[in-house]
Amino acid sequence: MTAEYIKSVVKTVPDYPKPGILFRDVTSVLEDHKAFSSCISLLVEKYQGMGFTKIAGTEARGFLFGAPLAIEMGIGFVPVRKPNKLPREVVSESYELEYGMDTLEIHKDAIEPGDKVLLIDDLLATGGTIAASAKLIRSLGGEVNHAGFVINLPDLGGEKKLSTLDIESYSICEFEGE
Ligand SMILES: O=P(O)(O)OC[C@H]1O[C@H](OP(=O)(O)OP(=O)(O)O)[C@H](O)[C@@H]1O
Ligand SMILES: Nc1ncnc2[nH]cnc12
Repeated sequence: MTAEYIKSVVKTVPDYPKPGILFRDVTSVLEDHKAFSSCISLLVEKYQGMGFTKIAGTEARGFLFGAPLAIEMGIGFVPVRKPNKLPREVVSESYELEYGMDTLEIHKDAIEPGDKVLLIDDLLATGGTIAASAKLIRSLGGEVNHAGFVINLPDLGGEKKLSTLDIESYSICEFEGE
């Protein structure tokens, strides 16, 4: 019921940001306290007790779910940001999106070798964002084997791409064949 309710709250915007894209707008979930807090509770239920030492969330929408989850789970939050936003020394990785190319960066000293990092984002599409984030964290010696999302778009193949990288995905809801 909760996951169904969360899915019912997501608004769909056709042809944004480009013609042909069906944009699943998670801001409608943030606007609804019951839906937003249920997302965090479901993610806590899924991931509590698995030994994670940090949560990493990807700019921008990954911050909105990753940061409150980190507080609930009692661990630190590491932002993975778009280029030239982080002030300390960074590592960078470019990647492809459903609707373009982008680059992500993480502070070099934000991950310690042996950190067990949970990746969080609002939505899984092609998996490019999470694959790039995982590559950055792994290059710093962190372990990444799990990624959690509010929404999965299975037609775009993200879950399969991530499983080839040894990353298990969990999503609260899916939009398939729509
Ligand atoms: O699985 P993928 O194909 O990589 O796509 C998913 C990513 O795309 C969206 O972010 P976007 O890059 O649009 O940035 P934003 O959160 O700053 O709007 C979304 O929030 C995910 O991070
Ligand atoms: N269809 C989509 N809706 C919302 N965010 C996205 N990120 C990548 N594809 C998306």
